[in-house]
Amino acid sequence: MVVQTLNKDENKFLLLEGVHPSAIEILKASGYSNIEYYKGALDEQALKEAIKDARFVGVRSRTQLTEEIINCAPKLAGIGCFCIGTNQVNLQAASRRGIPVFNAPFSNTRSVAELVLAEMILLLRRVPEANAQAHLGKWNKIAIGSHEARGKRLGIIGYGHIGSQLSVLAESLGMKVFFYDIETKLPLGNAKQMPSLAALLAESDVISLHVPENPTTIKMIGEKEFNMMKPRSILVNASRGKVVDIDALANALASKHIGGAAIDVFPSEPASNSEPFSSPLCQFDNVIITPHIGGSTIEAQENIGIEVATKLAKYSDSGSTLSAVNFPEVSLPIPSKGVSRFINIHKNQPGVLTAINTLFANRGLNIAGQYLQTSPEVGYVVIDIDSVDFTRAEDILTELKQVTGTIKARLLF
Ligand SMILES: NC(=O)c1ccc[n+]([C@@H]2O[C@H](COP(=O)([O-])OP(=O)(O)OC[C@H]3O[C@@H](n4cnc5c(N)ncnc54)[C@H](O)[C@@H]3O)[C@@H](O)[C@H]2O)c1
Ligand SMILES: O=C(O)[C@H](O)COP(=O)(O)O
Repeated sequence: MVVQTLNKDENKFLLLEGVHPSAIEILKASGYSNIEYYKGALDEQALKEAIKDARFVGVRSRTQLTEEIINCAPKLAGIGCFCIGTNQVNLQAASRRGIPVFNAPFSNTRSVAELVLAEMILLLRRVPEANAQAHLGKWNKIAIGSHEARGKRLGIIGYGHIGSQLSVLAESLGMKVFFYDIETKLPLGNAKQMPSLAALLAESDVISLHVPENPTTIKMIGEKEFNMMKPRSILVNASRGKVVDIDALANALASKHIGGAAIDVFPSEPASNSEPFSSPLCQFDNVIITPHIGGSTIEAQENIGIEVATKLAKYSDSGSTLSAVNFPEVSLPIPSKGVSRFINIHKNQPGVLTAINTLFANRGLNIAGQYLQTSPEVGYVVIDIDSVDFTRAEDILTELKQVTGTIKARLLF
């Protein structure tokens, strides 16, 4: 249903990094046609220029939405990460500016789990080396160092949406699954939660990382951790590049302590497909290197486009912040008719709600519905009043913006 909010054409959607066209379809079906679309990421200067009049921006994992960039966008009302990770966005800076950030927490998880499973089997069979040699005309038919997955011990670090799916898939191959997570998690199948990272590293033949990037995970696998792993063990990282110390991995591969690796993510990744890529890992035939394509399948990208565009359109239309990662969550229906809806985003400090309610009371306006949620720093309130004409609503909005503590206020319909 196309919602009749005000001035939809004023809402510019800036979509970067080739987000799936399903996102454009959803936005257009919701009545938003002011869409600026780029197949790649923009460099800093171009991004600052493009974002300055954007109401919404959609990115994937490459575009860094730093505080400086966010502050170049005075009209910015919402950010969509068309992926799982949100570490590329300064979430605190966005909250301070009253900007909710949405992502797609599930849509590409199966794609990552499948890729990781395939890579583990290929590495256990030493296929990357045999493949590299065959491409050079060398026929090396041997069984040395080649193993079945059945019966091997898989250690999963981070037992969330991806880690737990991998656990089920690996058990179906006959692998024994162990996992380490900072939270206590329900083990699926016969998987076993380990009490520490060290215990997991010492137990596993194959280790796969599925943690987010945060201060506790940066360089969580370095020289010390490689030394705790079994000789000839295999490491897979399709989480975030900064989680593994790449130089330490290169040393562990050079000394043959680590038997192989599959790495999809790097501490520093090219900003576009036209930029060159280099890594100390390129010298090893027993390393599968992929260009951050864990979630890059047609199925995942199409679903992500639909999911995140729907969240942005819903926020713009109704004020719903359900599943925002940095913001108080408010989910509310669009009333059939007869109301005008305002939103007010404010610093979470005493007196703001009283001031807002006084504003409406002083004008003799009946509040038909009010929805408030707060986080430690931000308060978010959606106010429905008995319908008023546009000029009056604009006057109210002007006053609402002047309430002490207000970060942002909008009239939705
Ligand atoms: N390569 C790709 O294309 C690709 C695609 C999707 C996701 N990812 C990355 O994979 C990550 C994991 O995705 P997910 O959907 O499984 O996330 P998730 O949030 O469902 O799971 C992450 C798990 O890691 C755990 N964790 C957090 N810090 C930890 C720590 N220090 N030690 C141990 N466990 C810790 C959490 O408790 C949680 O269970 C994402 O954050 C994203 O960065 C990469
Ligand atoms: O966080 C994610 O979902 C993955 O890293 C995928 O990112 P991408 O959309 O840039 O491929």
